Amino acid sequence: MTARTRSFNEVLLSVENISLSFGGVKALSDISFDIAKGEIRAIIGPNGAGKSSMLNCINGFYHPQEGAITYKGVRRSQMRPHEAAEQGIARTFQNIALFRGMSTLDNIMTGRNLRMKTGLFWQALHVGPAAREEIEHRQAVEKIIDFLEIQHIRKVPVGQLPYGLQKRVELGRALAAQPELLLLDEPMAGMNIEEKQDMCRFVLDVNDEFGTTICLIEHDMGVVMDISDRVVVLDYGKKIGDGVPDEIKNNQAVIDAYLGVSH
Ligand SMILES: Nc1ncnc2c1ncn2[C@@H]1O[C@H](COP(=O)(O)OP(=O)(O)OP(=O)(O)O)[C@@H](O)[C@H]1O
Repeated sequence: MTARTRSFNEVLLSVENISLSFGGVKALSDISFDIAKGEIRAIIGPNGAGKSSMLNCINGFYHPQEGAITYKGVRRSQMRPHEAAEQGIARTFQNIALFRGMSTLDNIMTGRNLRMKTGLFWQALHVGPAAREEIEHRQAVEKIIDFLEIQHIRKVPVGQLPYGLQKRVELGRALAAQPELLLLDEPMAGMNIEEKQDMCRFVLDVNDEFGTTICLIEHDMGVVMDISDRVVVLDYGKKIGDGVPDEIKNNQAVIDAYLGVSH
């Protein structure tokens, strides 16, 4: 695979001068960057650089003390996770967060919750509008299952699945919400080469086929350079690089941070 050179002209989300501290620990210092509609944007950096904190600010888990985020033209200093979800931001987690005793199908179905319109009363009765709605949601979920090539495990409790497949189910659950912006926290962590190749293909296909904008944190530099349109680099909570993969590969501050030179 070669680095992608695509151009984008609409900003979907911009982060402006975000700072976030936990007590005396400054996790993010004055970070600004944007995510263009339709692109695959990577956030990289050594351990503890602030990458997960950044994703947590974007989807409202953390509220930065300074700065603002503009999403689809609306500027806000903070937002709650369910509001972010309602507005089309979905995410996966570094440590898989699935219901281990539930099947693949049911886990992905939970991703549809946001889109369910009928109340709990009707849902519990499984009749009327709820029954019709459930059929619609099932169809959407079945499409995702086909897309991710996980038909063979649709009934298997996810706790029994190998790690790589659990990650794929988690991606499926996030896709079930039909997000506009998908945040992936280390989607290939702990995977073998073959599983990584599969996951790369699915990330690229989600972007191509659904037009989903993707922002991912990833440690595997080969993967990052292959699939990302642009990369932002954090180190000790500061932004030290931002550009297309070729620029990042040749950025001396980035090279130093990874080699541990500057610290
Ligand atoms: N909830 C929290 N409470 C206190 N400190 C936190 C919290 N979350 C993150 N931190 C601190 O903020 C800094 C950045 O952490 P963060 O997890 O965002 O980095 P990261 O780049 O995602 O690291 P890794 O690659 O190891 O996952 C670290 O010093 C971390 O200890």
